[in-house]
Amino acid sequence: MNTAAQTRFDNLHIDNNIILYMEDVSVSFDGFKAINKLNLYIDRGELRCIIGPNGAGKSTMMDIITGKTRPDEGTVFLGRDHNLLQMSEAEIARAGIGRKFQKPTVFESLSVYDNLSLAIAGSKSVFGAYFGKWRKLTGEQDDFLDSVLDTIGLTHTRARMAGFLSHGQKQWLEIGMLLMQKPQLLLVDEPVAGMTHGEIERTAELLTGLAGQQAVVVVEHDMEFVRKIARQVTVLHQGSVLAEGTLAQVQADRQVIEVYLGGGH
Ligand SMILES: Nc1ncnc2c1ncn2[C@@H]1O[C@H](COP(=O)(O)OP(=O)(O)OP(=O)(O)O)[C@@H](O)[C@H]1O
Repeated sequence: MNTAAQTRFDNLHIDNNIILYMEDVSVSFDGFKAINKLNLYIDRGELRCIIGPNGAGKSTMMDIITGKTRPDEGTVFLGRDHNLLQMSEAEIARAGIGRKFQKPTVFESLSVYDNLSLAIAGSKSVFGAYFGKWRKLTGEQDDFLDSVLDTIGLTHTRARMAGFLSHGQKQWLEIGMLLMQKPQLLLVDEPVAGMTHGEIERTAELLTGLAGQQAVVVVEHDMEFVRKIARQVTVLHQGSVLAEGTLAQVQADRQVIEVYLGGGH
């Protein structure tokens, strides 16, 4: 870090309880401000739902947190120590941010167990996996893998090829793969799209159960699902926070009703 940047960040007061700190973050694409002076603070272990109409900037915000998109200005920290704007995508993932995209991306021709064991930091070589040469897990890692299997409810599918899992089970497996890396912050994009009613219920239990151990940020359009899991809700609109609070509070907010909930979404 250069001296000027150091001086600037020395003045930052990030509460020890905050795991994600975003302040005055803006990014433009061809002159269009997709994110506009965004402030977002996520506490350690909290579950936060992010809602907002199409084009509000939700995906762009996730892209900034994970280092895929660099903002034009602003400050983004993981805890007090990791200045995410100075880190690569890989460094950010290693520092403890896991991102689950909408579509599951598990290795279909590998077993559930192998998918999880590959996800342990350092053993991630698909080539090695296909040729049976990946590093054997230690007893401790194996125990941890079993606890993750239990958390995601897939213990009974341990030896099954991932390609034979249901859509919901693949989504849970991918969440399990992120958990293997012991993240501090999990970003989850539209987790229940395409799920059955039963899978949606199970996903609600899974995500609410995960919060506490790590912070979980869920971007979701499905308001029924948000209602099931919501504690704190942030409404994004035109790249900024429009409202924040419990679901009841944001739903009663006049501006939210005008721009979002009243707009047929
Ligand atoms: N790489 C890019 N180049 C140009 N414009 C972009 C780019 N990425 C996003 N945008 C624009 O920025 C705005 C915010 O997009 P973003 O995808 O973040 O919204 P969103 O809230 O995730 O929407 P949705 O709910 O539809 O996924 C949109 O107007 C989008 O067209």
